[in-house]
Amino acid sequence: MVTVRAPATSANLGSGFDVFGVALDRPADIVRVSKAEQTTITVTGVGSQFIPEDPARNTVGAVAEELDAPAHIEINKGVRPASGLGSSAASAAGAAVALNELYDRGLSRSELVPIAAEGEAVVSGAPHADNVAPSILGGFTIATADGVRSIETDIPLVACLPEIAVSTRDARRVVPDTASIPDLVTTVGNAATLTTGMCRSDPVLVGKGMDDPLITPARAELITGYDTVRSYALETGATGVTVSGAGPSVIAACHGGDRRAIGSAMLDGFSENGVDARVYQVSVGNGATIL
Ligand SMILES: Nc1ncnc2c1ncn2[C@@H]1O[C@H](COP(=O)(O)OP(=O)(O)OP(=O)(O)O)[C@@H](O)[C@H]1O
Ligand SMILES: N[C@@H](CCO)C(=O)O
Repeated sequence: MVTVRAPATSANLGSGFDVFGVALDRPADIVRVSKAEQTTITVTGVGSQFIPEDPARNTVGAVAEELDAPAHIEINKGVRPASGLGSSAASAAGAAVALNELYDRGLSRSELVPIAAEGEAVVSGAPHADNVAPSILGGFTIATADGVRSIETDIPLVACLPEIAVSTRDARRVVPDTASIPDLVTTVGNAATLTTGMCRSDPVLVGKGMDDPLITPARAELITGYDTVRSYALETGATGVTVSGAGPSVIAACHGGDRRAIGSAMLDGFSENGVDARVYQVSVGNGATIL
């Protein structure tokens, strides 16, 4: 039996759609695997009633298939599904690391990323790696077609999760089909600024680099209260605010001492729009850990 803790993540960070991600130090899924003739899945924890146990419809089923590693897989959800905090990816990442160990497959962490990404295809229709990469490797990650780079960094963050659900599948439908050259120029500049900020552990550069004229505006419309939450967080000292992953969570970068006030301001912003929410004051964390 192998047990793995796989962390929540925040993908995109505004300017890095389908490319950037960060591991959060909490919450996390716990994935426990034991060898079996056929893959079976049980799910407990936050939002487990919304998660299928059929291996063909759960991200971990696809991972077991990819690794040719049938197992009984117990998932204890700490990351709420349809949260924008990489819930489906945390399970997939945990299963990839756990099954690699259980079956002694000998794959490196980087080699496990595309395998876990196949799990994501089960729920969103496309095998994007921007959540599974940080959940497996930790830190800030850049996932592109030719591989993954990860950078250790120290950026204080606040993630605010409202009591509304936005599925990645739905949020991908509102992504525009085309982009103008001026918007592309802005996005490339912001992505480079954000990456520099991550390399220097500089929350001001990271926050500036979160702006995105292309995709976030369309997705923000799916999140009741987004504009209020964003402006309250910025007024309270956030260096940048954007949609976390496909939403509905909203993520803010900041200086360490401002996390509590920003979290409280974000809760107020949702509350004024009639939406309950919870807040996570977090840091960029490590990747999946074998317990
Ligand atoms: N092991 C799993 N954990 C969580 N959700 C799962 C799992 N397997 C399948 N799902 C399904 O995936 C959907 C949630 O994934 P989705 O990508 O929409 O949200 P998320 O992972 O929280 O968000 P994001 O990727 O934007 O951070 C739900 O419909 C859920 O039933
Ligand atoms: N990059 C993905 C992350 C969510 O799974 C998206 O924004 O659709």
